[in-house]
Amino acid sequence: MKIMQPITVGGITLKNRIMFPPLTTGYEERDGSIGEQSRAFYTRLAQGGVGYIVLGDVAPIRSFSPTPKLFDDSQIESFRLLADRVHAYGAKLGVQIFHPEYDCDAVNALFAQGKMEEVRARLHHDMQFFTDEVSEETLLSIIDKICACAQRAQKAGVDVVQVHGDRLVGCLCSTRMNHRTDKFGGSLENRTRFAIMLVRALKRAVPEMVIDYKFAVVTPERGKGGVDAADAPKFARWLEEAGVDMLHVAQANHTGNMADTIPPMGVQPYGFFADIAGQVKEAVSIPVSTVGRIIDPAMAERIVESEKADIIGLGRPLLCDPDWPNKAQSGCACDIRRCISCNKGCTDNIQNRAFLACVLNAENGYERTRSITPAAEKRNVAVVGGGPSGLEAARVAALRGHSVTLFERAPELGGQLNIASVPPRKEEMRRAVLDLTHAVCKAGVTLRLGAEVSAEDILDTKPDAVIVAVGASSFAPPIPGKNGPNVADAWAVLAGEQQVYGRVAVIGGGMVGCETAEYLAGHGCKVSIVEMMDKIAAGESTTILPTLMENYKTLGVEQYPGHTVKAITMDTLVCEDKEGGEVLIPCDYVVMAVGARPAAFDASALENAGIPVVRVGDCADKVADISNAIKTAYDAACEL
Ligand SMILES: Cc1cc2nc3c(=O)[nH]c(=O)nc-3n(C[C@H](O)[C@H](O)[C@H](O)COP(=O)(O)O)c2cc1C
Ligand code: SF4
Repeated sequence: MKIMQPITVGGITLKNRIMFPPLTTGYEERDGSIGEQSRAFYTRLAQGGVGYIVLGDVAPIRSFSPTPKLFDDSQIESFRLLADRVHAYGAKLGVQIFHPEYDCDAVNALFAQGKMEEVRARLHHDMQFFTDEVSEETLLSIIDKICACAQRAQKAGVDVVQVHGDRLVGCLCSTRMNHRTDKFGGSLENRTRFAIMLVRALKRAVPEMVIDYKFAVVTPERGKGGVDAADAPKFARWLEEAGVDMLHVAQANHTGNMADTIPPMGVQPYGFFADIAGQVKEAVSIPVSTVGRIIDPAMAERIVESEKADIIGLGRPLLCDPDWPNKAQSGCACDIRRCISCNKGCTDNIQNRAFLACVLNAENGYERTRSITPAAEKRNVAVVGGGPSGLEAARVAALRGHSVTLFERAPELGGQLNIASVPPRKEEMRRAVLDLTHAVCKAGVTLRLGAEVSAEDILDTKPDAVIVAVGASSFAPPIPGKNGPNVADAWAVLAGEQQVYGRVAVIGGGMVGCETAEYLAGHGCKVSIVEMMDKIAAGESTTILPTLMENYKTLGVEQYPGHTVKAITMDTLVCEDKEGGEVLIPCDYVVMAVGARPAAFDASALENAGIPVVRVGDCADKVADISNAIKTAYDAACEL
């Protein structure tokens, strides 16, 4: 495959064309240095065969951002340890150096004086105006700091310095963010002046290092912090002339909507930036990488084959499966656990100040403590339930060498994932079902589908241990009228077991309710959604929420947050608003989406026989999410 062939960039050779693009991970230490969690993560990536790894958002200054920092010589050693680790697997290491859009020195001075109100005000002001207000003197000092940071990276043995062409550099390049009238504003030449000055300065400061440039492009539809698509080829040529060795072509951000750069499933097509990368590539002779929703090796290969890019960036796909490159190399692409672009365990975690932990890969973020090792004693293991939790438990137990039988009462595997893949934009969830199913088959799990089993039935199979993963079932609170023929259940509606029409009131503004409302509205129903709490879709990813709300608007979904349902009649949902006023919502059907409870499985026959039984996923303590389903299953199987 072409993607597995080496490529020379500047003075170095990448062993293949797979790149881990810059991603803020949340793994670094509080002072920004690289600790064990970071090292374990990047080492695992390198073990998986990636050719080039970029450390995202490395700050050359003491900043407020929770990102890696390399502003002091004392931090060099931690980066050196990392470089040594990834080099041991033949991968090259880059640091993406960025400067935030605020005056770090001014903010730090206020912070040191304990003036927190002023710190907040300054940050708020600068995010809007720093690009326009930053003085030339400060810009020159920022170049010096970035160059000093690059020199520290070089001392640490880092191979590549990537200029972050979004953030401050991109804002200066941008027609949308830069309103200056001096030599850094106005024409394309003026707006890109700082970027070119920075590249030239880096070339002088670290002449032996390879210079990569995150080439952030603003499209008519999306992004702010970068160069306009129409100017991209010209600017790319200027960067090449200034000494840049490679370009990392990506969607510009800076709109406050992370979905621009990190689109969730169904919001942007696969490989959505490949064509723009191709246009840039035509303008230059240096290697070009691209990134964004490139899921599997066939797609990556197609992009390289068609000369739209030389190198393929895989961000979320490598979180989901760090062995992606090795599997592609060994002709086992079908074994790759493919990212579903849900953004839950990565982007949402970073937004919530947590660290990256892919919902489908229990080891991601926990590389030091989680790994699948052979079991000391091979045992017969029964797994009850073929949803994500049961599948993961069966997969891990079988990979450890146990003899595993999985029982599922439905004729197909996947459990709730099959329902979750029905609402608009969610069909990509099917990949998780397909990949888990493939994984258990490949691991040699015996499947017993299509028959409900009791503890006694399982006892007859003489198991040494049983993992119960029977999931959850939806429930309806005691609302008068809930048993009427006009009341349906959201899960049953999404599963196609119940049909509704006309005016539909959905009770419950959590994720299931919101998605069911969107699904029904898309199928021609006139939908209202009622939620007791103040916010509809409170748990939804900020990368998905704007699309959901836009669709509600287009489809005319009416929202009733802060409304408590009092009764259901044959043609009305009776609610009470916050002030105690009665609100009547006319409807032909009511769909319940108020929550789920752990499903029951009576394991007493097994327990009485002294067989260890462990419950995982939704049926354990409380109903949670897919991340919990996968992680609890993985851990239980590792403890057998
Ligand atoms: C959690 C997360 C953090 C990110 N942090 C950065 C960053 O620090 N710098 C950057 O330039 N891009 C960042 N990105 C964008 C990625 O580099 C990449 O462009 C994006 O994830 C799309 O690629 P993918 O579909 O392969 O994940 C981040 C993406 C994710 C998911
Ligand atoms: S959490 Fe979702 S989007 Fe993020 S890497 Fe995992 S599967 Fe992909």
